[in-house]
This record gives sequence, C-alpha cells and structure tokens, in this order.
Amino acid sequence: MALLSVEDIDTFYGESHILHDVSLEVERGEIAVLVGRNGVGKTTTLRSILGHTPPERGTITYDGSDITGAEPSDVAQRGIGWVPEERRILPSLTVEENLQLSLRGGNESIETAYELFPRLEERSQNQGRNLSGGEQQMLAIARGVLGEFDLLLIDEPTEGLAPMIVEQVVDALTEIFTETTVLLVEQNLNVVRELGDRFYVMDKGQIVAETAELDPDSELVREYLGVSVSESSA
Ligand SMILES: Nc1ncnc2c1ncn2[C@@H]1O[C@H](COP(=O)(O)OP(=O)(O)OP(=O)(O)O)[C@@H](O)[C@H]1O
Repeated sequence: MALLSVEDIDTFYGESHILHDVSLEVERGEIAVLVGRNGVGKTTTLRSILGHTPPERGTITYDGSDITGAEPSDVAQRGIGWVPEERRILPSLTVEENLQLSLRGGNESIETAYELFPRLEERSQNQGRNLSGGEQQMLAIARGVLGEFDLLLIDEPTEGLAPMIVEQVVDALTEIFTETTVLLVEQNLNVVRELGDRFYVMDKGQIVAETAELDPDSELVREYLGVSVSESSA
C-alpha cells in the first residue's frame, strides 16, 4: 500500500474551483515530483494534503488512515512535514533557536542540520531575518529534516536562488532523499530530472500525466512545462 494516497480530490478557494479530481500516490522511500506551470494547483495540492485547504470531495489516506480534512497539527503529528515555498522561519529567533524548535524529541540533533548545511553553523547566532534568501531556504529545509517526518512535502526549494546556492541545496536534498519519502514541487527540470522516481504533471488543476522519466525534449514537457507565451514575452 502507498504511504500517501490522494484519490479524486476537488479543492476550492471560496467559489474558485482549483483542483479537479486530483489523484496521486507516494510509495514509502520514493521521491514523487509534482511539476507544472505557475498557478496550475501544485501548492494547493500540498495544502489539501496538509489540511490547510481541505478538499470538498475525494479522499486522502496516509499510512492506512483517512486524513481527509484533518487539522494541520494532526497531520503533522501523524508524520507529514512541510517545507513551504515561503519558508516560514521565525525571523526574530536565531538559526540555532529555529532549529531547536524543530526537534521533536527523536534521534536527530542540530548537528545533522550543520552537516547538511555548513553555512547554517557559521550563521548559527544570526536572527532569521538577517539571513539571505538561500540561507533561509537552507534553514527551512533543515527544519523539515530535524522534524524526522516520515513524509516531507517540499514546495519549490530552489525558487529564486542563485545557481551556486541551488547547487548546495540540491546536494543537501540528494542526501536527504536517500532517507526520506518526499512529495516535491519543483519547476526546475534540470534539478528534478535526476532526483525524482515518479513525476506527476499538472495542468489547470488536473493531473494530466504520470511518468517515471521526464525527458526535457519530450512532447509532454513542451506542452505542459515549456515556456508559456506570457512568460516568453515578459
Ligand atoms: N488563497 C487563495 N485564494 C484564492 N485563490 C488562490 C489562493 N491561493 C492560490 N489561489 C489560486 O489557485 C490557483 C492555483 O494556485 P497554486 O498556488 O496551487 O498553484 P501552483 O501550481 O503552486 O503555482 P505557483 O508555482 O505559482 O505557486 C491559482 O490560480 C491561484 O491564483
């Protein structure tokens, strides 16, 4: 049985019908990747699973239990962690304090975070608000790891980062992915091609394809992930 199973969910923001019959599965130990252009519903899919925007129809099953509509705190308690796109680190606390808050009394220690991201150790006494975008992303990912979740939902970890920082983040993700089950949202195909075991392609609130390989020259990528007219003219 899959660790996470999303079946035919429909999710709304008020009157806006965003997700239509979305189904996906994440097997234990696998890296599943959700790809698609801006605004197609990738983050909404993660928010539906996490209980932040519960679906109005359909079922979400985690580790054999129905978690559809569960409170976000309950979802986290069950073992699903979140590294949100907007990072959500605590700006007035230091790096070390941010990390300490993420420990859930398991085997992990702050050293794990520093091994993954040596830069965080150098910045350990700096407040979250004084970190660069790349350092904030490292901290957000490290917080997810220290939570020792069985499933991590990671939203656009390389967005807006300089190429050198992307490389450091990808190196750390590669290491993290050997030990954790992940549902990853990521737009950078060069990054996810190597990392993902299974890819779900989204368009207009629907899953339009599921594939084990994401060939950048394929029709699938051109149609659903290529540069759109609005982006190319921007
Ligand atoms: N809080 C909200 N209230 C109303 N509509 C929203 C809200 N958040 C997102 N939407 C809309 O829902 C749709 C899907 O957004 P979502 O953030 O899930 O897309 P995405 O694929 O993750 O894109 P991005 O890469 O831009 O984050 C978009 O049309 C967006 O404008």
